[in-house]
Amino acid sequence: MNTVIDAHNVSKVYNRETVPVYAINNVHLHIEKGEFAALVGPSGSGKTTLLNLIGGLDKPDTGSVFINELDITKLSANKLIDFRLKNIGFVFQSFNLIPVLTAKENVELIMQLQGIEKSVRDVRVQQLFRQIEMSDKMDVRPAQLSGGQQQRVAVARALASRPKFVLADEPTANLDSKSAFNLLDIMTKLNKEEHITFLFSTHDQRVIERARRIITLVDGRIVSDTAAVSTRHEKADV
Ligand SMILES: Nc1ncnc2c1ncn2[C@@H]1O[C@H](COP(=O)(O)OP(=O)(O)OP(=O)(O)O)[C@@H](O)[C@H]1O
Repeated sequence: MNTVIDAHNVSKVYNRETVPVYAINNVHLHIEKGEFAALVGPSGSGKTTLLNLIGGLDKPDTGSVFINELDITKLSANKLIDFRLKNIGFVFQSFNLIPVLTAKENVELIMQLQGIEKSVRDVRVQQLFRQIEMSDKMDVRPAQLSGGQQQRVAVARALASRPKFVLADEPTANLDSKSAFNLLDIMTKLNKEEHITFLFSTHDQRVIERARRIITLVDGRIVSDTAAVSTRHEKADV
């Protein structure tokens, strides 16, 4: 087993001084390399909070988050920024591309920040755009792309730094069915062929059907954690 994420006894309480909200309540979660796991649950159940804690965007009040055995809750703010940049890919509901940069520049930026040299960046960017099937759109700005295309660029950006895993918060929430399926096809392919580990939150039944593992949160607690039987995956495995 190769544990990538180990959230250990993690809790997050908001409004501790007034009316406390236990957004995450004593959660234990292990994610192994190569998983394609969905975090589901009603609105307000804590999905975004848990992803933010695992991604080091927020700190838990109690508990630890180990990424490849390193407890990221113990890192200083600067070290955490550097760690995130090198190890975790993020995909958000609202794409979050930088509007003045082209699609290629958006994907390349993270590699520039990492000091990766241009020739290496160029090869990686070409490869990523082939994988998201958008080699013809590299020089286009986000405003000229559809929502689905923007989200595919966001996936390429998340993968640019070869992260240990990708966290995606409601990645299909703003997409029509066709774009959502297309995005899922690409994510599934990246998972199967490149062994990219994905943990994504969703309300979207289309996404849940593609997951291999479904983790259900209710009121900040994991109430079920099951291996899914996905026909699409079975077919893709043949
Ligand atoms: N910054 C905050 N301050 C106070 N309470 C918060 C804050 N962020 C989240 N909460 C509360 O924590 C709980 C969990 O919220 P969270 O956004 O993680 O849920 P979610 O499952 O992602 O919801 P949704 O599916 O609607 O996005 C909710 O009760 C929410 O109101």
